[in-house]
Amino acid sequence: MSHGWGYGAANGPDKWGEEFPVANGPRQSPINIVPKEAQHDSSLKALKVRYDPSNAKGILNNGHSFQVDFVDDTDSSILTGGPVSGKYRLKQFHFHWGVSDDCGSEHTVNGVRFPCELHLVHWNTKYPSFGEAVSQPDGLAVIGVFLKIGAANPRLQKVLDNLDAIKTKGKQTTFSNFDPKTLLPGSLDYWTYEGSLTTPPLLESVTWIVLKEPISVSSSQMSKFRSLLFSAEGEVPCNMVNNYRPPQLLKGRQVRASFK
Ligand SMILES: O=C1NC(=O)[C@@H](c2ccccc2)S1
Ligand SMILES: [Zn+2]
Repeated sequence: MSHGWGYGAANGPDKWGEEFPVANGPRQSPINIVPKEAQHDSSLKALKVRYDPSNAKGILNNGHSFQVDFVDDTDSSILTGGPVSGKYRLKQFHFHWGVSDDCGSEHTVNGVRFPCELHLVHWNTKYPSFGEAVSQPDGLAVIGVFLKIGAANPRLQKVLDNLDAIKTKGKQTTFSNFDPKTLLPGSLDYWTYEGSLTTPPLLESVTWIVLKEPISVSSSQMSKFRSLLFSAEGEVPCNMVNNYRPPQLLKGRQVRASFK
């Protein structure tokens, strides 16, 4: 059985550097965002996202999180503007969460952790595919959205209603006609910095775009996330919780704000 990376004591974030030495590189993610130290950059453009709901194709338990995959063979679901130049195609979105409501996000703000963080993963169309882009310094752009405990989120619920069908690692089901724009907050104000994938292979290829405004999630909805399993059918069940990497050293990087 392959050792494989995960989030446990034996294979978790503190161990990833053994197989992926870039874990100690100069532009690792996530980070703690300190708003007072983030410089407003008036040259930053407004974020522009246009998603085609018909591009949604499936939902998968990948053994580390669950992801909603999108058809990415055309420019119909793209991110432009913001800190990036060119067009970045939406590949998938997924989440990271905790075992309780006091932890779970990967980025933190003034050391505050949110119970969950949504990642919308996009790749630069100057490269032929996601697989090519993922190893390039300007290959990916990930929009991070914090989830904060409050009212139940009906738009998120449309995703959570599908989790019973993908309880165990490797399970997937069709998931169509969904617009991820419905998961974004009213304001698209953001912090941005140059970083990395937050899971192995931890490649330093991500322009991070972390939205300042969280979206709401209820405690009950958080329990739905925690009903998933890291383990496959027939294996000893292991609850899918705490699938987040803690903040990494800034190492001199600048975090810019699109807002005053
Ligand atoms: O933002 C990120 N979250 C993750 O789980 C990482 C990842 C790794 C591979 C593909 C997509 C995303 S990068
Ligand atoms: Zn992620």
